[in-house]
Amino acid sequence: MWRRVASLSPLVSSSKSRILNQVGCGLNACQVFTTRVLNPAEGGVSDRRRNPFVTFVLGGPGSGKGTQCTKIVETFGLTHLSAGDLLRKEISSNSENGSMILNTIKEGKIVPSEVTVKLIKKAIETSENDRFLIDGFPRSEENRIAYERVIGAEPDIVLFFDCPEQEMVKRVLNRNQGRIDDNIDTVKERLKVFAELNLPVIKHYSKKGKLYKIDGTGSEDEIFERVRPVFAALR
Ligand SMILES: Nc1ncnc2c1ncn2[C@@H]1O[C@H](COP(=O)(O)OP(=O)(O)O)[C@@H](O)[C@H]1O
Ligand SMILES: O=c1ccn([C@@H]2O[C@H](COP(=O)(O)OP(=O)(O)O)[C@@H](O)[C@H]2O)c(=O)[nH]1
Ligand SMILES: [Mg+2]
Repeated sequence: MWRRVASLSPLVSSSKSRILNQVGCGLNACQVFTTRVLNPAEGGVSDRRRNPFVTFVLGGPGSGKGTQCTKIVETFGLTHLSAGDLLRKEISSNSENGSMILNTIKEGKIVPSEVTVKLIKKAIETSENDRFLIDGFPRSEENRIAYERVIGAEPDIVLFFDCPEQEMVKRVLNRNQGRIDDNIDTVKERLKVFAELNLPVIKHYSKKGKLYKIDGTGSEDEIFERVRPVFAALR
């Protein structure tokens, strides 16, 4: 099991994006995070996985969450759970929520918490690993509260890839993965939703001392060198 209390040196270089100014989360020299408290009334995850080490990976559309998660998995061996991928699998498996999820993604809105939290819980419970990157979730305070209630725990740490909007739009429009939401209209809506609903989650975890804000500009490798010390300090 990884350590849950760590003292880390400055990890993050700042960028001058609008988002950084809105969030106003300080780049503290030392981040301390605390042991999570399980909520027995809600049951949490099943016994075998009662106390997983969880990192939330947040950032706007195209900020590089998925790309950096792949690198973290390769180097540190966490299991990558992309909330977007879990939802897209629901669409392709023709589940009862498939068409609702498809329409929500097309519109750049947020799928109801109960649907997403259920998928994440199941993925944690069926994994052999006890360390997870939860990528692209929670996207709203409502998501966050539902997760913490159902799982019965807060995340251990939260990464936030801070990237200027113009760069995020460029990356999304060049993503080339055939995604229904990678178009200019949806990305504009997603940026609005990110600012209105996801930034409050980032602020919340900043106040709790759990946030690592990473400059999301530069090459993939340069960004990963900013991420590496976060996990290296936990081993
Ligand atoms: N540092 C980077 N510089 C340029 N392009 C990048 C960088 N990181 C990721 N990309 C590309 O940008 C697109 C969006 O990246 P992705 O990891 O899917 O972001 P997110 O999961 O945050 O939406 C992908 O096509 C990816 O290959
Ligand atoms: O917890 C989540 C994660 C994703 N989505 C939906 O799935 C889309 C794509 O999410 P993903 O994380 O795959 O996109 P990315 O930020 O990586 O471009 C989002 O715009 C939302 O419509 C959602 O509703 N809840
Ligand atoms: Mg992604």
